[in-house]
Amino acid sequence: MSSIKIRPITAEEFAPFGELLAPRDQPTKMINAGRCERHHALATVERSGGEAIISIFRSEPVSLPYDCTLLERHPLGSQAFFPLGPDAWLSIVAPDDGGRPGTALAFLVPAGMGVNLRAGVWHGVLTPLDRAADFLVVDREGAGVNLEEVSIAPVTVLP
Ligand SMILES: NC(=O)N[C@@H](O)C(=O)O
Ligand code: NI
Repeated sequence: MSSIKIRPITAEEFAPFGELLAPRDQPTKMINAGRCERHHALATVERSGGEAIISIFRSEPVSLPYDCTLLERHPLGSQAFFPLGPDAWLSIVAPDDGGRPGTALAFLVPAGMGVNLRAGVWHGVLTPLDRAADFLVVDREGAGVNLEEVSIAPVTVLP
């Protein structure tokens, strides 16, 4: 059984898999008579046909060490997760290696930050840490098979 250590997420390290969803250092523009910062277009919703939909995932947590045995991807659309609560959470992704996941990476996503997984990116299913949590999820619904799951040899995610 292999293991990986959780690491703090950075835009650079996450760039091959998607974008971070958090206010930038500076707003794109001020709106609403100057009362509101617009941090514009942090990511785009990718979809091959179908519709972009908005859902809430109310998920049970996992705890570290966590054995990841399943990865999945959505070839027809991106999938964005934004935590609605106050906790940091775990995002597991992996590069593609000839149609199967390569070596997984585990990121600690701080409270108040989401991620947008680009279409076709291998990832673990939603993993709040230690406490159940609600997430706003933006992804794609429509014709076609948009969920590919693979079982992997257990990868233990360590603190
Ligand atoms: N299957 C589903 O709706 N959720 C997963 O895609 C996930 O990434 O959690
Ligand atoms: Ni998914």
